Amino acid sequence: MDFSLLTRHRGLLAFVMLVFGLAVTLCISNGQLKDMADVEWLDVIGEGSVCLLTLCWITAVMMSRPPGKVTGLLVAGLSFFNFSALLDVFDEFTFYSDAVHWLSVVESIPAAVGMVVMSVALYFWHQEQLALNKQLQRREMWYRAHDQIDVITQLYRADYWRARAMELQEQGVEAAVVVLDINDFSEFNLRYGHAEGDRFLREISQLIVMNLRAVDLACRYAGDRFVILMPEIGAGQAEEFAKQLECSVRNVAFKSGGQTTAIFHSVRSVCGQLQQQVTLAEMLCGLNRQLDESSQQVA
Ligand SMILES: Nc1nc2c(ncn2[C@@H]2O[C@H](COP(=O)(O)OP(=O)(O)OP(=O)(O)O)[C@@H](O)[C@H]2O)c(=O)[nH]1
Repeated sequence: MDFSLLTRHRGLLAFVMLVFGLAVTLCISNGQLKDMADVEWLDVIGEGSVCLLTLCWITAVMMSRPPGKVTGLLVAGLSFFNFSALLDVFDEFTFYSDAVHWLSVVESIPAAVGMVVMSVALYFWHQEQLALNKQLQRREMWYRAHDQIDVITQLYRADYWRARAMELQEQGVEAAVVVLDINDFSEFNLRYGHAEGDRFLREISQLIVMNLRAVDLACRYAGDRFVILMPEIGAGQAEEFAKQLECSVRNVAFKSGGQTTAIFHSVRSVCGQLQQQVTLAEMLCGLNRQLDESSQQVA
């Protein structure tokens, strides 16, 4: 877990602590300690867990989301909820004199306000998700599994791609497969360094995604090799697409470090078609072999 992400939310952290401090101060300054024999420990455990879990949720939200409207509302709502939860826990250890009895009467109101704020947050979260879905459409293809994303390219890994391709194959959907390999990438790494190689892989991945239709799916197959699944298109169209993609990559003027000199690089590709009679593994093996054989012919 990366707790350093919390530092992006200094304002929200201060707000959470303020609400927490306010609840504790109100209880301590107005309550009188109960006799320990009167404490209902089962209630303490139940209400204490709610309080602790709410704090865990607040931490999880701040660690997983960038600052913004949705994050702010979620944290604010949870903080209000936590305010009530804290009063509830303190209630088990203290009682209030008649003068401050209002405290136990109003203790659930912040929780209700918190739920309303969180409902508003969920509405905006939904809107945000719709926008993100549009952005991710060409990477996810109706299914999400964040643990299968390649860290360097931010594309899905081969296993994810295989599972989606097998689904199409089982459904008998016509689909083209394009495999793409960067030419002389080991040389690129040697010349500009591994970190620049990683950056180049990332840029190429973005370019591939940019060239796809919304229904296509690109994945990092291995090393400098990518595989693309294109439902409902024939071999001719896939070859046309592959040529366009090769052309796009050839025209990318990559800049290494602070240099202004452009580095132009190339890729090569082969295309195939999903077939019921040929297994996916056999087809990929054939396409990879073709790519390896074509390696010598590339200048
Ligand atoms: N920077 C970087 N390099 C990688 C990564 N994965 C694999 N590589 C490198 O990619 C290179 C692939 O080498 P080869 O399979 O010989 O491919 P190539 O040099 O492009 O040769 P051809 O495909 O025949 O043109 C190797 O040097 C690997 O070290 C990665 O994640 N980051």
